[in-house]
Amino acid sequence: MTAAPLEPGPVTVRVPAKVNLELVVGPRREDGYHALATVYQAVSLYDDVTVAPADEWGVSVSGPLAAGVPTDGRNLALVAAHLLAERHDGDPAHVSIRKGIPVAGGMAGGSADAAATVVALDHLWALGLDRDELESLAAEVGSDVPFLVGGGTAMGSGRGELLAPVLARGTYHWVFALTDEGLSTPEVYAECDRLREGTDVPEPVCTPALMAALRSGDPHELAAQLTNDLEAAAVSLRPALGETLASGMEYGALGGIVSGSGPTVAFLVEDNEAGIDLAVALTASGVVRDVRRASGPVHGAHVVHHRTD
Ligand SMILES: C[C@@](CO)(OP(=O)(O)O)[C@H](O)COP(=O)(O)OP(=O)(O)OC[C@H]1O[C@@H](n2ccc(N)nc2=O)[C@H](O)[C@@H]1O
Ligand SMILES: Nc1ncnc2c1ncn2[C@@H]1O[C@H](COP(=O)(O)OP(=O)(O)O)[C@@H](O)[C@H]1O
Repeated sequence: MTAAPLEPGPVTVRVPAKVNLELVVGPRREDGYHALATVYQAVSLYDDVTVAPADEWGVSVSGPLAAGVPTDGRNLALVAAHLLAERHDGDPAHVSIRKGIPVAGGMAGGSADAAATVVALDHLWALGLDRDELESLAAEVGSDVPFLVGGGTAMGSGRGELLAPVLARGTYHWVFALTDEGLSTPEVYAECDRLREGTDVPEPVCTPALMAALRSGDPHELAAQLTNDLEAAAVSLRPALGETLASGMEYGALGGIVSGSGPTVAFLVEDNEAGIDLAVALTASGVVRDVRRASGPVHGAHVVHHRTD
């Protein structure tokens, strides 16, 4: 008797969140996007994305941070899956997302799920795509998506999708202050334009001092270089963020910035212990509803489980 051919089993990919250590927003381009110079760091808050063969396409979302995530074709995981299936003639799959990354928080959670789905389906369908192919497909889904494929610390240019490696030493410890209600990325960019109306916006470049700080591995040096051109816009739309930033610094953070388009606020701390102290102080103060501790850099989307029986 010959054994039946093995059915490909579910594949689970773990994918991190990101914080922008520097986000320089240049002029608005003709296509509506802004030219960026940014340094991304992947941090240890994760979504787990599982793809499994199914009769029809679908997506489900679970976990403590699942509220507000679309479970239809607007979910970026499905957008990415359909794109890959179209290009490579892939069969339908169900995508299950367990969310540990804040939603609409400026930490690229949706982009992370898209990156994870591309990596998972590449594995499930045994396509063997290389890193460049994965990243260029990812860029079609969103500007942040290619970075989440590889993770680590990297520079982003163009609209954020063109990546170059950055030499970063050491591990950095972060405390993230979460907010109940997210901010919309296009609205924050529009507010940034409004605040800068009438000013001459130069082409964006990353600061050499930030690169030097990352090479030093010293969190004090990095803290002094954290900048985000979207911060003023996020605070303008959500003034309470100003209070959160001030509280974190008062309770001992080395540096604090709004993460990407916000409203999550990222605090850099000296070490793991300082992170615990700051998380406790922020929670006890009542200024912040919820906090998460994390470290970075960490790897991008990677397979953690593949059942083949
Ligand atoms: C702000 C950043 C910083 O890393 O991250 P988040 O805070 O969203 O995580 C990114 O630029 C977000 O990237 P991503 O979320 O992938 O955005 P996309 O889907 O490509 O674009 C969504 C919308 O954001 C605006 N957008 C995005 C990127 C860019 N360089 N210029 C823009 O003006 C445009 O209005 C665009 O229609
Ligand atoms: N898989 C997903 N996870 C989270 N949000 C998603 C996802 N797919 C689509 N979205 C939509 O994208 C919006 C932005 O979400 P997210 O990527 O988490 O935030 P940000 O762009 O601020 O980093 C959400 O409000 C939600 O409507």
